[in-house]
Amino acid sequence: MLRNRCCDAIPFLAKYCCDDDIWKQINAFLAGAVSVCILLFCDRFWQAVQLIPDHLHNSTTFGTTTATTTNPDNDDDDDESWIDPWNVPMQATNRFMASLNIGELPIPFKRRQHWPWETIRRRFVSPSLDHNNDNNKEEKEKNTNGEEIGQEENRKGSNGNTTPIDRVEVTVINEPSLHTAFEMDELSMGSLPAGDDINTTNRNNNTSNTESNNVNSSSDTIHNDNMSPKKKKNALCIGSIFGLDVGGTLAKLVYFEQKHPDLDPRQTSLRERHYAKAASAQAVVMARLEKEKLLSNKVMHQHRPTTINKTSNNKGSNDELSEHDLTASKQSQYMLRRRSFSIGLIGRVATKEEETDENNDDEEEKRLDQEPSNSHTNKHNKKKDHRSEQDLKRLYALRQESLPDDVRHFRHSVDFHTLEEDTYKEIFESIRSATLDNGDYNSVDANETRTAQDSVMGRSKSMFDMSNLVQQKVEALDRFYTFARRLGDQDDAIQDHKLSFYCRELGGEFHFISFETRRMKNAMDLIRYNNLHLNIQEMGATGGGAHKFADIWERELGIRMDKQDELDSLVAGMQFVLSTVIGECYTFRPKCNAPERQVSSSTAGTSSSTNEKGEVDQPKVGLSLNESMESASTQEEKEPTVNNSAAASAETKTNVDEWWWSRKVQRDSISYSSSYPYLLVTIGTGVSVLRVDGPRNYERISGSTIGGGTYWGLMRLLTDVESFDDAMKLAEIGDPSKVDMMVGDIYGTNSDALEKLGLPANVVASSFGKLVAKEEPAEGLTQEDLARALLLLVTNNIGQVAYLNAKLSNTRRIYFVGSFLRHNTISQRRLSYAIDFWSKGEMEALFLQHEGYFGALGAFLKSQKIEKQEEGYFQWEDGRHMPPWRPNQS
Ligand SMILES: Nc1ncnc2c1ncn2[C@@H]1O[C@H](COP(=O)(O)OP(=O)(O)O)[C@@H](O)[C@H]1O
Ligand SMILES: CC(C)(COP(=O)(O)O)[C@@H](O)C(=O)NCCC(=O)O
Repeated sequence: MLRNRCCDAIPFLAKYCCDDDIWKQINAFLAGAVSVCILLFCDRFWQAVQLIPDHLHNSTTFGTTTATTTNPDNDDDDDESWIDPWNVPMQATNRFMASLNIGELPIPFKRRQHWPWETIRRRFVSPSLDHNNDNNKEEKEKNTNGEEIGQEENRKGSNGNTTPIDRVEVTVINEPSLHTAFEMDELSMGSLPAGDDINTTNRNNNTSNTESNNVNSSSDTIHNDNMSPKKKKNALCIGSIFGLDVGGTLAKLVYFEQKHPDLDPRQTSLRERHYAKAASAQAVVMARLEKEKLLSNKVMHQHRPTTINKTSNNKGSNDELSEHDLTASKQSQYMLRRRSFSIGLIGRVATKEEETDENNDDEEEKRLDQEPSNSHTNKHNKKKDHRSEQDLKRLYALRQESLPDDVRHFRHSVDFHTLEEDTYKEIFESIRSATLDNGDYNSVDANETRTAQDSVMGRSKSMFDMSNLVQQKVEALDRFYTFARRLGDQDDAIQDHKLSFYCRELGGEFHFISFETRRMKNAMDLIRYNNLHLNIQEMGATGGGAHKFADIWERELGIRMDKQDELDSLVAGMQFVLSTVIGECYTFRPKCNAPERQVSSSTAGTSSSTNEKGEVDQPKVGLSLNESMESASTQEEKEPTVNNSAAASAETKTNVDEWWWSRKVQRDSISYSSSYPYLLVTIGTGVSVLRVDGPRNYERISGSTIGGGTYWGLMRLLTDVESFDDAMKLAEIGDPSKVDMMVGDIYGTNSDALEKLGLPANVVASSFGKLVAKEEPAEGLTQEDLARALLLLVTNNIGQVAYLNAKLSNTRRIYFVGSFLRHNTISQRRLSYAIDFWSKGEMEALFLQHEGYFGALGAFLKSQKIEKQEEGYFQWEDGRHMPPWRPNQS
């Protein structure tokens, strides 16, 4: 039946198709439909463009960014834009994010979709599969890499061809109408921007120093009326709080936040609170001493004639005070008032012991109550004294818990002796209101030594130049701090909260953030999106990226990179931290029940020894791998309940390896001359080896191309992990013996030849070598196994390079730093073990908590000209603000 109907329809269709009119109608209909589609598409597109946040279309609050989507070459029109019109969905996200708050990265990154090694193999087997979406995406990702920044970006057209889009660019211009009153003043007067004190001083002094010349010229440029308004820059600068280190893999940002935990009870850190309490205790001690002194004076003066009769004759002799008494009394009252102020300021926290004490106190008070006494006042005074005694004891005890960052500064820092109470209050108030310049420091006796607080304030002022622009700067800083706090929540940037530390000498806290260098474009977008660039003219920067990205940062953000040498910064940053942060340095040692190191006569990296039974023991080398040990290690980590006897029995069977070397111990600092020379091995993308002979005396003696970049690059290729931390988690549970070829795999386990070779069967002969002989290399392997084997491959190689260089340079200490070691205890333990083993206990591998941030910190210090002058002491290069601290200074 269907067939009959079709047969009927054909002549019908044939008849109409031949009819010209109808054919024309069909054509017209189709043309209409296509036009409607195009219109619809345009409408959608326009709607999407409307989603771009208003402030990106128009000038922003500070009147410096304009952003719409037109021809960048049109100079008359300030509609230049950094917004990619083809990325409209991203703008929609931006709008949403902007409404949320500042600090969001504009582009969420998608997960890669390939299965590990199979992708590579599939590619090899079937090239056609290569053109899948994932690969396109990866290509696209590559385009967001630093190399492509500022270059023409590619986008996919509807036909799938890659077509270039117009280059988009942002420029920073001044729009007077939108300037704050202050900025207008500054600009109209043609005065210099209020940057750092240092810059100002340099300008004033007109020094011949190249850096200051740069500053001069750049400042002049900024205010040259003849220059293009696009080059003009906002006068406010908070760049002096940053240090940036842009390496091959990671960009590290350090920023400094001024804080006064001694004085501000609202500070959150426990340690800071303790410290503040201890300061209070100091005040109490002093009050007590003064009081006692006064009392003894009084007693003395009761027995000698007074020179001034303070009161009329009807007053008792006790009330007759000498001039000296009056001064002492005044001082004592002042001390007591100060004491109550400091106690009030700090508040009291009752601990368990205190509670017990309090019970005792109650008893004591009851006893006092019961004590027969003639005068009620007397009793009351005794009670008061007793309480005060207790207060003193409690507060003073806190001193033990409240070690400052640098113990040597403790005494000095808590000494309020030279500050008048009013001054002290003013300081406190001034900190509270974040207006640091209203304290009347001049009221402090000019002849008296300035206290630590005083010095800190002076120094801080010089860093932030709070004397002018206070409000604007505080606002700009606040905006940045809010941004930075939110940044830590992002996937793409990591704020290492745990690494923040307080530096008493500089009066503030350092914070640390890192993000991947390949996300640089996003980081820049983020900075611009949050308008942070408006208040940053210049920042200290180091690493290869400080050179590579300098132009684009200046062009697109208007931020100049004050370039600092990479290795100088590294060493400066490291030495600063070592002399500032207690507990920075650590190493790994064998567990307490681990076997003794067994010294072998064989060459480094290959050794064996015999156990009590005369059998060849487990390998004793950093390169060794032992299945039972490794599995025990895994077990131990997975099952922390493993009992000691099991571990002890494992001890006799397993080798000494990083599993045993799992006891983390704190090591001392190197800020003493006796610790030079030392070897500094920085494991970044690549590896640099430095011999450090003194504070500013070092030489790069070697390096290796097998570094953190090798590990992370290969991990991205071989596994699905998206983050370095995930890579570490995989490695923790992997079994490398499935991947590495052991000596026994080549010789067989019982060969006589092994003895002559001096190698036990279970030493690694070749990293990843086991895959050579397998029919299907990937069979039976997990990503975890690959992760672990790869990690050990890279670590062992670095360990050997380090050891050999330490031997050549005759250095005993080897400091391993760099972000490769971040959360990477496997490598740290392996290095600790291997260095100890190869050097027969002569050398020690050392690690530092802030491993990856020394370059950035050094860049900050160097750009701010904070130099190490004496051991453990830093000050501005020109020594203007802080008098050197002397151990015997009271
Ligand atoms: N979040 C991370 N993302 C990428 N790599 C990381 C991360 N954390 C640590 N690493 C490791 O740190 C290495 C980079 O170390 P880093 O000291 O920052 O060197 P660079 O200055 O060359 O970037 C990476 O190659 C990788 O091995
Ligand atoms: C070139 C580098 C100094 C750059 O530092 P990084 O970004 O890796 O921290 C470093 O990668 C390196 O020292 N590479 C090893 C080069 C060599 O000695 O062969």
